[in-house]
Amino acid sequence: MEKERGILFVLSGPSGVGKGTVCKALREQKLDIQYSVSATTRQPREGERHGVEYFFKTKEEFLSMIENKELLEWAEYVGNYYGTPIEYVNRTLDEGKDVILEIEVQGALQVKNIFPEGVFIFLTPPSLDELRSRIVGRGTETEDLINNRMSVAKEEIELMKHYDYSVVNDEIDSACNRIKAIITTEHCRVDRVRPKYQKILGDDQ
Ligand SMILES: Nc1nc2c(ncn2[C@@H]2O[C@H](COP(=O)(O)OP(=O)(O)O)[C@@H](O)[C@H]2O)c(=O)[nH]1
Ligand SMILES: Nc1ncnc2c1ncn2[C@@H]1O[C@H](COP(=O)(O)OP(=O)(O)O)[C@@H](O)[C@H]1O
Repeated sequence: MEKERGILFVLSGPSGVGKGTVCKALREQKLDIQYSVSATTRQPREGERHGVEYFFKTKEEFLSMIENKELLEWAEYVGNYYGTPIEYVNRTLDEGKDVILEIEVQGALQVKNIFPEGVFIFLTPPSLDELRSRIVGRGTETEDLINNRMSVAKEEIELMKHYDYSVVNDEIDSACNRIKAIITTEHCRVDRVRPKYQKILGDDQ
């Protein structure tokens, strides 16, 4: 059987819901999936390394990536730019490997226009109070930024309707298990599997 293109999974949801934490936990489970590293103009946090958590760029460098069409999508989020380098995503999918993007909601909707066949997963907080306490608990934001992120979060939750799946991040292991179940389910869908068999059986089947 010929190698099929990989599946693009997009994990999105409001800031502080636990996208980074859940993605890291999935990574530790060594699943057969590749993680895209985004470009950003935000300052590195303590312990973050260039090329691992993000490609850290100046505003000028980021704008020239946009200009040169090097980004699949990009968004300005709470004062900084974030974007997905397109070359890595296309090359990896072409190699037949699945890719997961962990991005905010505006970017996810742009990806949906370009890759409607992608799988869009919305991570939700158990409640808005819990979301706020996770952002506060992380200790990376000032009070003003926390309020800003909370108001953005409410608008973002409205956009859940554009997604294929909703996963509540009540507990990290349970959220990971739900995401793994989605990945398995998507690989079993007849519309994804059938073209492989069609090639063997011929067009008249
Ligand atoms: N659109 C878009 N959003 C991204 C990208 N990379 C990261 N983000 C999102 O940008 C937001 C801010 O990320 P970050 O500054 O690392 O903060 P944190 O995720 O809240 O810890 C989060 O919602 C990320 O998921 C990207 O390439 N494109
Ligand atoms: N299931 C969970 N239960 C409790 N705390 C969580 C859970 N998932 C994430 N957190 C905590 O919430 C905070 C925000 O998580 P993070 O992964 O940075 O969110 P995001 O990437 O969506 O902005 C972190 O302090 C993280 O440890």
